[in-house]
Amino acid sequence: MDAHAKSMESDLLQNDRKCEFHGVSVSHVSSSSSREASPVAVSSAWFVADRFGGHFLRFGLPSFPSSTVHVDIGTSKLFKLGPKDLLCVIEVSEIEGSTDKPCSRALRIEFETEDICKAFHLTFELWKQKIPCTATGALENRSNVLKCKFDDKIEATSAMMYFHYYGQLLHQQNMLQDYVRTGTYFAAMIENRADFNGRVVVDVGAGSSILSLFAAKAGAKHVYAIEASEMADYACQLVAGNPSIGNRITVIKGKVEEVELPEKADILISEPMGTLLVNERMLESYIIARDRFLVPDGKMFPSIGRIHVAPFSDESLHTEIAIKAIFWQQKNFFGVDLSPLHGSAFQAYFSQPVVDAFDPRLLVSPATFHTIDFTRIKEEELYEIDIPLHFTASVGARVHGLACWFDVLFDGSSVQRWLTTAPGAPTTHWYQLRCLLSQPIYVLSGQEITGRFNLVAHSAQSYTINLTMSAKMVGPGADQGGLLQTSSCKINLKDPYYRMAQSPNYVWNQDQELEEGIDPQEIIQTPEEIDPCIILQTADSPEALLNL
Ligand SMILES: C[S@@+](CC[C@H](N)C(=O)[O-])C[C@H]1O[C@@H](n2cnc3c(N)ncnc32)[C@H](O)[C@@H]1O
Repeated sequence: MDAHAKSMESDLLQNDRKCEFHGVSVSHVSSSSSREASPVAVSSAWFVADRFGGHFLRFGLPSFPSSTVHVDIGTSKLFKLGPKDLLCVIEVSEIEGSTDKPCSRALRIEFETEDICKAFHLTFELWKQKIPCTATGALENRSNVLKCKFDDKIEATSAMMYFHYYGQLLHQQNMLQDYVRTGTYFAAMIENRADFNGRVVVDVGAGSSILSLFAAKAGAKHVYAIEASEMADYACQLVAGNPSIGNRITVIKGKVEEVELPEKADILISEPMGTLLVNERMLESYIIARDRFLVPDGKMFPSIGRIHVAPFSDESLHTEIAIKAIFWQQKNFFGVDLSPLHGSAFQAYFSQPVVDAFDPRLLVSPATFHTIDFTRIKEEELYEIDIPLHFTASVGARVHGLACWFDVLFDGSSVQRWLTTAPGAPTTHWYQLRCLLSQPIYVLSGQEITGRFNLVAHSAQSYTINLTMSAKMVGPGADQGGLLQTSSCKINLKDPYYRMAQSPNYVWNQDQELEEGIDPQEIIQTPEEIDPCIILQTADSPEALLNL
């Protein structure tokens, strides 16, 4: 073996991004007749990527590395000779040890079964397009030439931190341990087997591949699990470790905006929801995946999302935030007057959305909601979301801002299931979100509250929130249009204040209808069933750690 071959061998051995086939034998085919073959005893074939981005096929006996044959997938072609036979035409210089001048040569590859032969052929074609395949390996599948839409609109540093975060098992565990979330996805898929049975599924942002495994369990014919972070490699391991369902899953490492698939999907599955539904801007990737991969009239799990909003009154929260800025009122901090920065600090604290689980009795009126139909919305429509506000106060109170949460619908043919993050419902790792007004407004029972909740996407995978709330004055002058008490604020959804230490003293009442047709019976767990450790764990949410 020459030095280059030795170095390639060691690269390949060190590289864990492989997929392997057994029950294979290979023979060299002479140029005079494609059927005249000189056998090479091999038992396995591996698809491997080296660290320089090369994609190779290696045949050999694991116990005899010297018998290895390397094939550069990029410069070779595969032809079908029979149900269990393939012909691989390769550059002669790619055959290890060859000293011939470059010309074409062929290898005849025979398989023990037709299924192995088919799987090998598909894997080869996918790897040729730089698409990874099978339960045991994932390769990067990125276009080096074109910058994809994701890269155009998202700052590189934000994306780097984002995918670094999701590349770690502890953060995937955090999501998996949100049993309300994971259990609802599981139930929605298993109860709607009819939608999955024999269908091609694409898992958009597969993470650990948990949803792909659920889809395979629900009878999917094949699942393409697309994941951009390093988690794709762990997903391969999980898929390989669950072979009875994993053999129908292909893990593809890359962004949904740029990878290619060999076929269209009948169903998309995804968990693209961030805080307030839209944070992380992954919904846009879900929509792009719909346009790229879904057959017309294909299903999406989930298919719609709703952002719910309601005015709230929470004197202690308002005081807690205002007090944080008092530090900056000091006139003699080691001899320095800090007060010139008090105003800015006050504004900064009030520009953070508050994430916690609050008592729904703090709401001043019933909620309204804004629906996002994932099956129809255009990606660009998510760049700015404008929600007009109109409420009637149920009680007289000081309104301290707007409380928000979301839910998504799995619109199965057999069972419809909602995943809700509503206050009072079993807590999820998303909790709820509240936007605070530094200047509260006073309302009387029956008084109208109007305003605007405007979300503008930014390149750090989040949104700037502009909130305005007004209360029409009652009494003299009200008939002539009245006077308005108005308060506004600008909030960065990327920079939330996580306030999870105080758990709400509210207990979910099983007889209580949440709102707008959400059946509490559809919610899988009651608060009593949730392990407090899980709530503690979920405080370590993606957004908390990423500051998304
Ligand atoms: C909220 S996690 C969900 C993971 C998994 N589906 C689950 O339910 O546990 C979102 C995953 O999507 C991946 N992701 C986000 N945007 C992506 C994109 N544009 N292309 C591919 N993967 C993406 C992230 O790396 C992350 O692992």
